[in-house]
Amino acid sequence: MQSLQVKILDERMRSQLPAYGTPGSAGLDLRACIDQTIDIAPGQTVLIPTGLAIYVEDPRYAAFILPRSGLGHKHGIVLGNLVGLIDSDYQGQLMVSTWNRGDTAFKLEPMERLAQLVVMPVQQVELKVVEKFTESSRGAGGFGSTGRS
Ligand SMILES: O=c1ccn([C@H]2C[C@H](O)[C@@H](COP(=O)(O)OP(=O)(O)OP(=O)(O)O)O2)c(=O)[nH]1
Ligand SMILES: [Mg+2]
Repeated sequence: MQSLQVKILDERMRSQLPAYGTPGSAGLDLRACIDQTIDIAPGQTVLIPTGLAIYVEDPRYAAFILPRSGLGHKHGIVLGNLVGLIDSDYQGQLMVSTWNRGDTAFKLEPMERLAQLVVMPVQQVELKVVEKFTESSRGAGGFGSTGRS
């Protein structure tokens, strides 16, 4: 397994660093590093600190913040930016844009597992301007062009 540099910005995190829940888990749960319960009203978005900073360093990787399915499906707690992209050169605190898309208020408790962090390979590309593409079978067809969408 590869290692990832992490800085503890809030001492409460030292004893509860994110960990994979099962051997096959893809995500590390991020906690709400807050001092008191926060009431998130329906439709409200709040920026929640995690108490952690990571430094991916290698530009061939990035980290992504994704919602937890239980919170998202049952309580409407998802991400204000839908997906959080953590650049390999970012060294600041991991922040979770927390959006209550539901219709009831949500009480976010201190240190509650709020979202998850997934590290994935990414490819930086050099843009090469062309006048024509080599023809593909799809061409420019999209948005349901192959049938009902
Ligand atoms: O959910 C998120 C999304 C981003 N970030 C941090 C890490 C990321 O590397 C940085 C910038 O994110 P992004 O590029 O998505 O935001 P931007 O609005 O384009 O800001 P910038 O101008 O700083 O790139 O903010 C978070 O902590 N949480
Ligand atoms: Mg950016």
